[in-house]
Amino acid sequence: MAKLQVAIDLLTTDEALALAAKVAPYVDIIELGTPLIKNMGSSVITAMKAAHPDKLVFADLKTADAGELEADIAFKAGADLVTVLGVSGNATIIGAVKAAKAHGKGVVVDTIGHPDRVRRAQEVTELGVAFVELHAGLDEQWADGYSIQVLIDEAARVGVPVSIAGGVNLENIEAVIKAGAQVAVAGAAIYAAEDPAAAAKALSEVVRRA
Ligand SMILES: O=C(CO)[C@H](O)[C@H](O)COP(=O)(O)O
Repeated sequence: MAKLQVAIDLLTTDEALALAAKVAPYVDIIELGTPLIKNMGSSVITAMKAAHPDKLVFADLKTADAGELEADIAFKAGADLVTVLGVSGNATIIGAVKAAKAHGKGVVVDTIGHPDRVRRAQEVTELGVAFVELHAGLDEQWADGYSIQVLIDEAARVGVPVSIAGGVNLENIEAVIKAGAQVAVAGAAIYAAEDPAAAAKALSEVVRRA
C-alpha cells in the first residue's frame, strides 16, 4: 500500500515535534527537512525518533559527497531513511548504501536538479537504494509555469520504486498515487495548513483509497 510522508520544513525541534504530534496518526513517514537539520543538527533526528518510534524517520540530508560518513551520522542519530542527491556521483550513493546496510536502514536518492530524473532513477535503483524521490524543489516550484504533472508523468513511466515531492496537495495526490508513486510527500500542504491534522487526515484518506 502507498504511504504518506509529511515533510517538516520548519526550523526548530520544538516546532517539528509539535507538528509531528498533530499529524503522526495520519502519516507513515516523518521527514525532517534539510533546513531543519542544518539549523538543529542531528539532535532533531534523535528527538523525533524518540517521540515517534513507530514511524519511519526520514532525514532529508541531501548529501552530495561523503555519502557513507553523512549517512552514518544520521543513522546513528535514529534515522530510518536518508537522502543522497542523484546529481552526486555513484560513489557517494554507494557509500551511503553501505552505511544503510550496516545499520539495517535505507537510502533514498533525491533527483532534485537532475536533467533526466527518469534515467537517473533507473540507474541508481541498481545501486541498492530503497526508492527514488522524483522531486521538484521549492525554488523550481516557485518558477513560472511549474506543474507537478511533469513528476506524475515521470512516475507513470519510470518502472522503479519512487516517491513524488514537489507541491503534493489534496487536488493532485490521487493522481500521484495512481501514477504508481509508492510514497506521496506533502510539505506545505500540511505544515502551512490552518489545521495540519485535518489536512494530513484528508490526504491520508485519499492515499488509502487510491
Ligand atoms: O525537500 C523539500 C524541498 O527541497 C520539500 O520538503 C519537498 O519539496 C516537499 O515539500 P512541498 O510539498 O512543500 O513541496
